[in-house]
Amino acid sequence: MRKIAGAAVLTAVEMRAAEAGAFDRGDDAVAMMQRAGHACAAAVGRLSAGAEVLVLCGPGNNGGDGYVIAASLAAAGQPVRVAALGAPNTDTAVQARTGWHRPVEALGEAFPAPVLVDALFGIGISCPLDDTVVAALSRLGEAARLTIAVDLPSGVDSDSGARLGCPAPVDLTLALGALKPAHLLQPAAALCGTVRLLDIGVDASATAQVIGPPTLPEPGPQSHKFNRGMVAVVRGRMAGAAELCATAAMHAGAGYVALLGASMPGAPHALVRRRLDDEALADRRIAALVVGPGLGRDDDMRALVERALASEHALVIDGDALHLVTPEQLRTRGGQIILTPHAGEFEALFGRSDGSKLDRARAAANASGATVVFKGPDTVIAAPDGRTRLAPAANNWLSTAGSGDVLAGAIASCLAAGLDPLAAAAAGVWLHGEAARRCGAAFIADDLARALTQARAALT
Ligand SMILES: NC(=O)C1=CN([C@@H]2O[C@H](COP(=O)(O)OP(=O)(O)OC[C@H]3O[C@@H](n4cnc5c(N)ncnc54)[C@H](OP(=O)(O)O)[C@@H]3O)[C@@H](O)[C@H]2O)[C@H](O)CC1
Ligand SMILES: [K+]
Repeated sequence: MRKIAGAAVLTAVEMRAAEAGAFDRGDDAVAMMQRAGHACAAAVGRLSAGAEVLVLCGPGNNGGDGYVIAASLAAAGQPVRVAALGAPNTDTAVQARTGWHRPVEALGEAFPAPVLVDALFGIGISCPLDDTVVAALSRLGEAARLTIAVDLPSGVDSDSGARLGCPAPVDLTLALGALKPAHLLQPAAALCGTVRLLDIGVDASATAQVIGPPTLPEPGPQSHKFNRGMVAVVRGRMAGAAELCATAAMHAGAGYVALLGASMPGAPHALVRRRLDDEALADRRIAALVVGPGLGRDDDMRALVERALASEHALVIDGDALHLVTPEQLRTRGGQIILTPHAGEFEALFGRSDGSKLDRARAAANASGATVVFKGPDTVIAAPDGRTRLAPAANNWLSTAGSGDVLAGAIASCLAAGLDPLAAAAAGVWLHGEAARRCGAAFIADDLARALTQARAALT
């Protein structure tokens, strides 16, 4: 079992193509299922510590994995039972079923066990769970002290993370071969518990990956405040948000941060205050310019956004500024642009659509030519070239005022350090999540900004 940082994320179609590629190279489905089942059984055996295991087997290959798991546990002397939802209906699953030589209980009548393994459905679920299946999963899950899902908790859409019926939460999800978007997208991600990846010999390279600890440049003897990366933050109607953003950029590692516009007392002494004029905006030392936090949406602020777009700086466009631009305008402007919308700002800028958060972020990046950080309890980062990064669920206490201002500052700091927009956005999201983890509970955005120093130090 390995942690998911940096792991590839494949849709169901991509996963099946990767498996087909393995078969074309001489692998076969039975051997792959044996590897998958034995890898799961090793994890289940360790975690169950001799307690009885009940494996729920569905009709497809997820169920086939379940039969291999049960047979492997039985061969190791582990107490194990199987309950099934119908007979296996794929050749591979039928083959796996022959390896289980003990009785198979009907799902609806199965007795509970301390450890429950959900091998009912994986990436092939095609419609909402039947109420009888929901009832059985709920009854058996509540009676178990440990619940483990094979590949995915049954009842989630692998590509979008949507619920299909009323899926039950599990303690651990064993992702097979690659992660799927549902392991990272809500509401499915919240049902998966801890996610661990098991290698089943499939070459799972993909354009989508989970973010991990970034590699950021370290200051050296030749460093000075400007070549470490200068960030400028445009102050709008509400100075506090801009100052929070600027403070975050400093704690995330920027060598020089300027607040363009009048500031309030109480901002860190290290923050450079400058008048917001054409000379300041034209400063060629600026490596990243942030516009949006606390901006306001009146015509004067719209004109200010126009001035920022007219500069040649790398831009982070956040908050109110996202209501004052259009995708076409951004695509025409070109250059390095990172957008950081939450759901409401995303819809205002790119409109509504029914696709998955992954698809919507990719379409937005394509339409705007910008790197889009589609924020939320599940953050998706999409670059215009199709590369995508997904963030594991972060601390729920991030749902606090100013959290987005801090993220914009962290991203700007990484952009100013010289990372390309996708890497800078992913690094900023990682620092933001790591700072929140270190803050623990009930923190405010000011604490979060300061904690970026410890998060950044963790990378040295
Ligand atoms: N080589 C491989 O494919 C490997 C797959 N692995 C594991 O297999 C699953 C994917 O298996 P698949 O058979 O494609 O799909 P599922 O097992 O998830 O389920 C599909 C079957 O379930 C039926 N179904 C779908 N939705 C429902 C529902 N709501 N209620 C009842 N039955 C449902 C479906 O019937 P259809 O009529 O829709 O076809 C199928 O019979 C993958 O997740 C891995 O766990 C191995 O790990 C690696 C090799
Ligand atoms: K499952």
